[in-house]
Amino acid sequence: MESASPFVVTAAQMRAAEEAAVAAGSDWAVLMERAGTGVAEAALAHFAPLAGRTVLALVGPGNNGGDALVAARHLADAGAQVTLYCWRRNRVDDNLLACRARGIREVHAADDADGALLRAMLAEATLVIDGLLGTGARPPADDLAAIIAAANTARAQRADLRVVAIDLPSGVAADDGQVATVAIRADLTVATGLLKRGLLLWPGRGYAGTIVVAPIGLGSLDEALTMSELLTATQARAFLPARPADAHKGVFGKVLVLAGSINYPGAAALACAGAQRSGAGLVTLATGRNVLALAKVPPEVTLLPVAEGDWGAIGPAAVDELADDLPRYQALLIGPGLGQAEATRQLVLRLFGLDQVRSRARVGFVAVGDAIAHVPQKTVELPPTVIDADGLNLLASASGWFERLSPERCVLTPHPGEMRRLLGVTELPPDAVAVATEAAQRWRQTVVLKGATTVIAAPDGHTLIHDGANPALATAGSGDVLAGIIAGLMAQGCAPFAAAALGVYLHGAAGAKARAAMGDAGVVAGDLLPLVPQAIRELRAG
Ligand SMILES: NC(=O)C1=CN([C@@H]2O[C@H](COP(=O)(O)OP(=O)(O)OC[C@H]3O[C@@H](n4cnc5c(N)ncnc54)[C@H](O)[C@@H]3O)[C@@H](O)[C@H]2O)[C@@H](O)CC1
Ligand SMILES: [K+]
Repeated sequence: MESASPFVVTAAQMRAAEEAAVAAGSDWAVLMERAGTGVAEAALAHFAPLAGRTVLALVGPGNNGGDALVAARHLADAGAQVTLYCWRRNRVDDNLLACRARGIREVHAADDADGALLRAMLAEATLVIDGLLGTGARPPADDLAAIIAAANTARAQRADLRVVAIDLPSGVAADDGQVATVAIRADLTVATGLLKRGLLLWPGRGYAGTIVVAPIGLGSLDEALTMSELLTATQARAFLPARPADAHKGVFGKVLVLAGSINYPGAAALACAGAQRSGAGLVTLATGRNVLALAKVPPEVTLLPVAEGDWGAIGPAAVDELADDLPRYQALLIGPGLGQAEATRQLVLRLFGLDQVRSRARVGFVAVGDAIAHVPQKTVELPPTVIDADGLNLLASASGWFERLSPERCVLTPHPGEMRRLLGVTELPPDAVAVATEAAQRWRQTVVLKGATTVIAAPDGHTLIHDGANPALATAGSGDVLAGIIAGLMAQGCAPFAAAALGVYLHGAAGAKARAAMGDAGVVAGDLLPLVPQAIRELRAG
């Protein structure tokens, strides 16, 4: 989805944007006129011809209903047979008068107690305009819930009935995308002015259908309103590292992948291949000697066998073996397939200097939850680092882990389960944007909170939201490929946030290609690898 404005706001931020526009000379009525006009234009663009067709506008009590009245008037002017179905819309304003002046039929839900009229009108409609609730919505109940359910039933029964939601599908919470009771199922959602966060978060995203933004003339926005954006091709393109024709492989950086265990040799191989396919000059895998024999790494990957602690699990002595080599790499990836053996936990803690720390909340001499506070090891200088999968799970076992990471050097790529462990909570709040933003600011690292919608959050509070739900990507190893791509981009000189955002975009683009070629089911992570260079080429070409 490319949109007029990529900014994504909460309901409160939207109100602030509107108030700022009004303070700068705009008029509420003009904003609403533009919003309703944009809805009508989008409906015509997507579902033409509407002349002579029957359009049913569901009109609620607030400004969302006001937008619907404006859209209804424009669609009537375009030749559609429009009917208004008003729910608790008792005031008569200019927009309603303008509809009446055109002879647009007006039915009030109060006169349709059993909903029979509504069902009859839905049975005849070609298009439903949902202007019941917008950013001011509380969870619909009773007669309002029944109206929404009737519209959903009609849409489910008739493939030729299309539903256009204004701003948000009614019933979807504007800030976190939750659907507490029922919500309109839309084919198209026309966000007025700016995208609302709940449109992009699940389950709300699943109700919205195609999303477009109708510009309403908000003018220049305050910085607080521009901190959260949709990740678009335009933005991803700006993060692409240069690819000079006269470059040698050293220019594109070396990645060290510290990954794999006896049960997960493939994760290490996929991560290495992801880094290669993102354009890194050289990829090296450091893993246990017994794991190396099993990991089917691409032939171009160089190998560094390191000490195992338990059999098939990398142990803490590997840190000493790697310490002298680490400065030669431009990026480190730790985590894919590491497993959670105690020896590997000690490896992770030693790598990040956490085995030298005692918890501030300790009792006695040894911190609960921390590793053994043993003899100090020499401090290891780490290159910019991606921490993924079990690297995150093991890190989470040490309290205050984030205080030992060099600020703004790392990308952490948790899925929700890993995020819960890192935060030490049993449940995450539904607003993934808030969760990722607060974590990135607190930890002072870039965070990629993965999901059907992935959030990339920077330590300075900026977030990019990737609208990339794709069931083909829900497959083992997909995250290993992503972590490899991000590390490969960091080795090529991308800053952590840029590498994370570009990596998520390219991974999503490769996934979209795999889905287009093979379908929703049966794509395996390895299928993504050859598609990553194609995604880079297409992004670069624009
Ligand atoms: N203010 C403006 O000029 C603009 C507003 N816009 C539109 O205005 C919308 C926001 O307007 P509002 O703040 O009026 O909010 P809504 O249009 O979402 O409606 C809020 C009204 O519905 C009632 N309500 C909400 N949930 C209910 C429930 N479950 N049961 C019963 N009553 C319920 C509230 O009490 C309130 O009266 C946006 O989503 C957008 O569509 C846009 O047109 C841009 C310009
Ligand atoms: K709506």
